[in-house]
Amino acid sequence: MAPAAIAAAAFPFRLFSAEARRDGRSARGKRSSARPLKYAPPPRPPSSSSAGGGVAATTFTRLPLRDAPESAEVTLDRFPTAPANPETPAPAPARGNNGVQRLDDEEEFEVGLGPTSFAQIPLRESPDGVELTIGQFEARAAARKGAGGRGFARQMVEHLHGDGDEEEELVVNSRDVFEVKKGRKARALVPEVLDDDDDVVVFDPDYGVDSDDDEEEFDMFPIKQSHEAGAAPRTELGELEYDEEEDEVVVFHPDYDDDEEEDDFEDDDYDEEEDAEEGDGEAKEKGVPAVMRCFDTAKIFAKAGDGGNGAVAFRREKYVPYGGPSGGDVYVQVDGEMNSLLPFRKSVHFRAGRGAHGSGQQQAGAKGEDVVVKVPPGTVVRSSDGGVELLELMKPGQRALLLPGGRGGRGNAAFKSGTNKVPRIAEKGEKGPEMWLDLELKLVADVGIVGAPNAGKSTLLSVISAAKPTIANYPFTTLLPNLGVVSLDFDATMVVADLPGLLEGAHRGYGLGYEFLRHSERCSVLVHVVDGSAQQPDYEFEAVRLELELFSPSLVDKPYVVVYNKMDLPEASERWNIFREKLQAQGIEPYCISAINRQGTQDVIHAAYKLLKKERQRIKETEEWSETENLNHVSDAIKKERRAPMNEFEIFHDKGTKTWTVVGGGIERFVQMTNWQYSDSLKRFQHALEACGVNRTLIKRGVKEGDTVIIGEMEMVWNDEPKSNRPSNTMNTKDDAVRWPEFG
Ligand SMILES: Nc1nc2c(ncn2[C@@H]2O[C@H](COP(=O)(O)OP(=O)(O)OP(=O)(O)O)[C@@H](O)[C@H]2O)c(=O)[nH]1
Ligand SMILES: [Mg+2]
Repeated sequence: MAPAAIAAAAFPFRLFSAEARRDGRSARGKRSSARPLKYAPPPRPPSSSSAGGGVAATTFTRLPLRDAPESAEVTLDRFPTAPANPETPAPAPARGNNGVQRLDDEEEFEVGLGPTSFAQIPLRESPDGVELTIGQFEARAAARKGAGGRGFARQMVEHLHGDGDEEEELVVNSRDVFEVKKGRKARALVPEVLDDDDDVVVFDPDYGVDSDDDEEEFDMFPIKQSHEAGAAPRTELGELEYDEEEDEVVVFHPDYDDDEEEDDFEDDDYDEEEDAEEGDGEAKEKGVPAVMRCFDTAKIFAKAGDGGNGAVAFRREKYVPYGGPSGGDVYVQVDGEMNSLLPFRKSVHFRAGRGAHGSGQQQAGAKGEDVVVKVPPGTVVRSSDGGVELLELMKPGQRALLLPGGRGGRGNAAFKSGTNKVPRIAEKGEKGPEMWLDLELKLVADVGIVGAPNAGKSTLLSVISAAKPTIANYPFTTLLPNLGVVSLDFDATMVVADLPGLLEGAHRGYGLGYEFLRHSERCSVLVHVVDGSAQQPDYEFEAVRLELELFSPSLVDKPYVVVYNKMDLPEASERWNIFREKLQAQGIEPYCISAINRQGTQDVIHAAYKLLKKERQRIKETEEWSETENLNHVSDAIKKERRAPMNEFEIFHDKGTKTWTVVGGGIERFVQMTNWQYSDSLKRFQHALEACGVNRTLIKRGVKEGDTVIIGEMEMVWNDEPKSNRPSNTMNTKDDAVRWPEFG
């Protein structure tokens, strides 16, 4: 229903641009702390002569939807084209230039982006022509070895919202899309250590930038996008100023590997390999492999699915509730196979599906699809907004319901009353909560290298991984644990920690051992290095074992490998047999190595990995039947907040703009779920404002004719109509009872 028609009803408010607010504002307007909505930048003329470089047409896209009939056919328009590239022969023919492409259900289409790239848009779901979810959209540069161009664009195209005849817009969700305010410089947050192969990670500039936060080593740089001759557009640090109001900038990974799939990232050793491949010595110099260097923290966005809208049924079918189902939930789950936050570099947004809308034909649509964010053991989850610690997830298999999906809106059947048998009212689905999250991986090495000081622990780590810890011929060289990623095979990796040397009495706090012991409690397997050149290697071995036991019996219960080191030294090799026999007598089969000469180290790695695999399996099995604690407190708190009574609100008055803002969880939720399409909604809204005291409070506080009143996404103009013109609520409330939403 048009806003004008609504406004005509007797009501103290003139509804003011409800439609505009609903569409525009909800997406772009008031940015609450957890609302980093991202849209594609506004359309630009398709660049037919993009030789000039600058912000190229290839760097953004906007896809207004022309029509979405029931057949789920979508027309996409205004695909920008890639710059003409005279130097490099196009590997594929141009596939359309600002072309209109059609997309049929279940089909993948290639939409023209120009000679060097294409987009794949698999259509996922098109329930009733009202909302469409379109799958991943990837624009890729065809691989051109030697030309310096790698894949350059990668975006997720997701929910397509629209209510019937309104103009629909495709929401392009890319983690690299962010907004800039008019006249403001685009800002990007990039890690301080910016290697050539680092991705430029761009966050929403409006969101949660806490410049005082010393812990996050981020610096802010402006962003410039440019072309290199003959190469795909690259993101570079520079300056870029947008003029349009709330423009957005899309920044692509400069170095995106176009063979990788967004959600299918398993090669944990990715960076290290790449470093090696490209001969990037820098990562090694920093002492920690790239995997650990950059990716022990991550920032992600999670949104639970919106509830489906309820529908109004006019026909006299029997008992069709027409309520919408609820939106999908967001879970966080510990995946024992993961050992870094690296995958979140490629995958930042986690959105649960929205509930299908109720409709005349289908009784109850499908609940929105849940989404599970998989994190490695040892992940601490904080809200980016305020840094509150929400979860500490240590054990594989742990699963927390983080964001509950929005409740489905009720259909008109739910509003039937004695006087109104076929009410023209239905609720909209409740919006799913959303938030940005900071993830931090606490040190959880799979394997801990333990041993007496100077035994050669750091040396061992340095030869089995890319880590370059300090090595020196004196005790307590290592002050903090060093981490290295050891890869045995393409899909077999483990994180190994070289821990500070352990001294007799460590369990009582001597030396540096205590800190290390705390860390080693989280390791699954221990590698115990014994200095073969020590006076009495077997005594040293026993002493260290004792320290472990005194600190925590769980440490000696961990599977371990004993490694006799420095076999290249004569005094060590001479005593090897004695040592070996002593241990064999205890049922232990030690390994001998010369770490410095890299002899025997592979056997140690394989032995440790074998134990690790067994241990992972064991943990997995025990997790399956062990009781899991309640980790759903975040979701519980959200649910509780949603149940806030409608009469708990505050009103803020801005004299300058003559604006009254009503703030309250219950009333805002009510507004959000009100579907203005239906005529009875207005009446119900009116009742609500009367009954919960908003009108009364406004009058008491002196609201004037023409003042603006804002509740949630709704903006209205106060209209001082004489009371008699309005239906008398006071008389009617009892029999024509207001039906409050059943929260929770
Ligand atoms: N000859 C010989 N020397 C070794 C070998 N492995 C390590 N070393 C030497 O032993 C000394 C100590 O090595 P590190 O790796 O620093 O020993 P660590 O166990 O990490 O020592 P802390 O960190 O102090 O506990 C260094 O001088 C190494 O060069 C080996 O296989 N043979
Ligand atoms: Mg050391």
